[in-house]
Parts: sequence; C-alpha cells; structure tokens
Amino acid sequence: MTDAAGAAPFDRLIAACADDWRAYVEHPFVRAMGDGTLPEEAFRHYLKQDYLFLVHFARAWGLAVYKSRDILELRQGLEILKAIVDVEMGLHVSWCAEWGISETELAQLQESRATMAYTRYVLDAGASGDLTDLHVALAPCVIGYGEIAAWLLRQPFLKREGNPYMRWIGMYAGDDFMSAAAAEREWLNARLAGVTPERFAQLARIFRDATRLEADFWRMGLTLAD
Ligand SMILES: Cc1ncc(CO)c(N)n1
Repeated sequence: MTDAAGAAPFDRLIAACADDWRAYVEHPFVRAMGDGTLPEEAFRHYLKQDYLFLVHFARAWGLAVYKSRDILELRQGLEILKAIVDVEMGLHVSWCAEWGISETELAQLQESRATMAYTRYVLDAGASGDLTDLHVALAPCVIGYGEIAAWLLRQPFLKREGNPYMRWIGMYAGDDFMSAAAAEREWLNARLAGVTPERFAQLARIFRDATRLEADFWRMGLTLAD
C-alpha cells in the first residue's frame, strides 16, 4: 500500500523521524553486538531490564485486547499476548540462566528509569488513545528489532564466528520474529492509509517518542544506568 508519493504509510512514519530512527537502529549498543565488542556486563544489564520490559510488553498486548473493536482484533491481540507469556518469557528466562542470571534474581530486579519511561509511555499512549496509537507506540519494538537484526546482518563489521551476540541477532532475524514484524507492518499500513494529515502528525509524534525511548533503552544497557 502506497501513498501518492509512492511510500507505504509506515515508511512515512520512519521518514518523519529519520534521524531518531537511525540513532536507534544503528545505536552503539547494536554495533557493539555486531562486532562482538559489547561488554558482557552491558548485555547482562540489558537482558535483565528486558525481562521487565517483556512483562509490560505483555500488559500492552492485554491493553490491545481491551481496546479491540471486533473479534479479529481481539484474536490478534490475544495471540500475541499468549506468545509473549507462554513462549517468549520462558525463552528469556532460560536465556538469562545461560548468562548467569537466575530466576530469583529476575524476580527481585529493580526497574531502571529507562525501562519505566519506555514501557509506561507505551501503556499510556494506548490507554489515552485508540488501538492505532497503541500499535504505533509498539512499532519501534515489534518492527524495530527486526530491522536492527537485518541491518546487522548486512554490515561488513559483523563478527559471525565466536560472537556471543550472534544468537540474539539470529533470533530477531529469524522467521518467527520477522513474520510477526511483517504482519505488524501490514496492519499499520492498512490502518494508516487515508488518515488525515493532522492524525498522521499525532501518530508520528508517538512513533518518534517511542523510537527515542528505545534508543534510551540501549543507552541504559551501555551505561549500566539504574
Ligand atoms: C526494549 C525491547 N524492545 C523491543 C523488543 C522486541 O520484542 C525487546 N525484546 N525489548
């Protein structure tokens, strides 16, 4: 689906905050995973906070269920919610274990300010807006991580052998995540087609805010900020 200028609506959201989007996708944390130089301590900090992120991410999809207007939307939200709770969180816990982070430690984590800012922003965008506002706030996660993994795979500096972060890259570049990202992109393109310029500007603001908060999440990992 394209507009008169030939760009899909979701690509126009990215174009509306191109510098912020690039700063997020090509963040120093991301590059350091790619070339394998990311300190393990930074990755561990990120993994722990990402566990807390996933809890609120699941809540956000619960909110999507609540904001649904028909059975299709209900089903879509419910399936994603179930996938996060039943599959992704379990994977995350076992992955943390491999990185030396126990379930007990996860249960006692203190949430960092960057995690709070980002997750509560998304929940508020959804609570005060409609399902489209919520999806737009979630797009930097759902679509962004796929873009990041795909971007890394194209970089000449990517270290494929003996890189402890290759598995992270492989997971987000994998079929499961990529097809979820593609479905999200399609849903957004359909929803954004034909919105008024005023509405588009509103959504572009949410998208930009959420993108900047994702970049802050990377920075939190790098600086070990609490
Ligand atoms: C912070 C963050 N954004 C996006 C994703 C992808 O689901 C994730 N796991 N964590």
